[in-house]
Amino acid sequence: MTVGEASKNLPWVEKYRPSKLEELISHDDIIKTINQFMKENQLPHLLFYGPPGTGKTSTILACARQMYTPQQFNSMVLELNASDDRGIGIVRGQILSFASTRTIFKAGPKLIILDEADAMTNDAQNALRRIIEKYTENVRFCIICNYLGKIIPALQSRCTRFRFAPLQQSQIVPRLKEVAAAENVKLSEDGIKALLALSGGDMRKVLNTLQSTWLAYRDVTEDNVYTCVGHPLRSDITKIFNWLLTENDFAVCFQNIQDLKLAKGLALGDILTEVHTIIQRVKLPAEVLVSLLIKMSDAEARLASGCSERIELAALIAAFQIARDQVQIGTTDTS
Ligand SMILES: Nc1ncnc2c1ncn2[C@@H]1O[C@H](COP(=O)(O)OP(=O)(O)OP(=O)(O)O)[C@@H](O)[C@H]1O
Repeated sequence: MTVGEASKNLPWVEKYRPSKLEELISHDDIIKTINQFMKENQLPHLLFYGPPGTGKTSTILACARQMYTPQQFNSMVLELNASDDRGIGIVRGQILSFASTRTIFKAGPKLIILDEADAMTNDAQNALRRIIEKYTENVRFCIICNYLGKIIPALQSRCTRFRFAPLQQSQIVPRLKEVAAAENVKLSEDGIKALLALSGGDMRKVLNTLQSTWLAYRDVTEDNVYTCVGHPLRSDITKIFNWLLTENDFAVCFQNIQDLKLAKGLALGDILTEVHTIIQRVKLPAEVLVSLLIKMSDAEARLASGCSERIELAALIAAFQIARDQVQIGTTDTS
């Protein structure tokens, strides 16, 4: 990773964006295959899909840098992303005119990168399939999206598909430590664990959370990471869980959790996710656990569709009270 003076003030996700294929920390098979395509001058149209922050854009930009010199880059590569118009107009205008003109600077095809292509309208995608076929000699397309299902089958069949899976912890940790060392960040082991737990394999999220925590607190520890993103601390979840399991008075339990939520700015969705993780550690009869989990997932679905947090919190407490009526659960050490 080479980091120049000009990139000093960049967000770390951009400052440490891999500029060469070798710098990517994951998806070795995909990178090997694409390298082979480029070596043999046989690059097909590409379709990269998978969750955010897994290196799709970085991979194609690194390929482009490998194929073209910095002087050629602007005339040979057209990159369109979500901030550009996604309708049929851009396909008939900018894309068609870029694809249909040849450049005198370099032999070989140009490259059109359509980032976040799942935001393109169906009409635009339909218009694109003709252009892809007609100008294949002139141009290669790289279509990038999160949801493959939003790309029409006709486009899918014209491209070679690669799925970018979420990054594994063993891939993230060395890069995370490298960035932390380069930026002189004090990063504790539990801080690393918290970053990994929050990221879900999204390297962008890891680096963004690292930088925000560092800016806010300097020391990147578990508590600082969770507090920075407003995620419940382990100690908060233990408290909430114990209230749910042992507080007999519904109103007191509701008030305790509500006060903690307000004091720490916690979201009920995050509380549900964490309670869901630790509930697995409590020994409960299968039918009680199943009915509790179903009620929790119903509450989560209602929250996602915009229902009131207060009412869903009451529903969560009610679900636990019913479960406790069915069986005596008792307090648990969840640390
Ligand atoms: N495989 C990887 N190797 C190294 N860094 C990575 C990798 N994947 C992601 N990153 C880091 O995360 C940032 C975002 O990656 P990138 O833009 O390539 O993700 P993406 O898969 O295209 O995401 P989205 O679907 O949201 O556009 C990069 O700037 C880089 O710092």
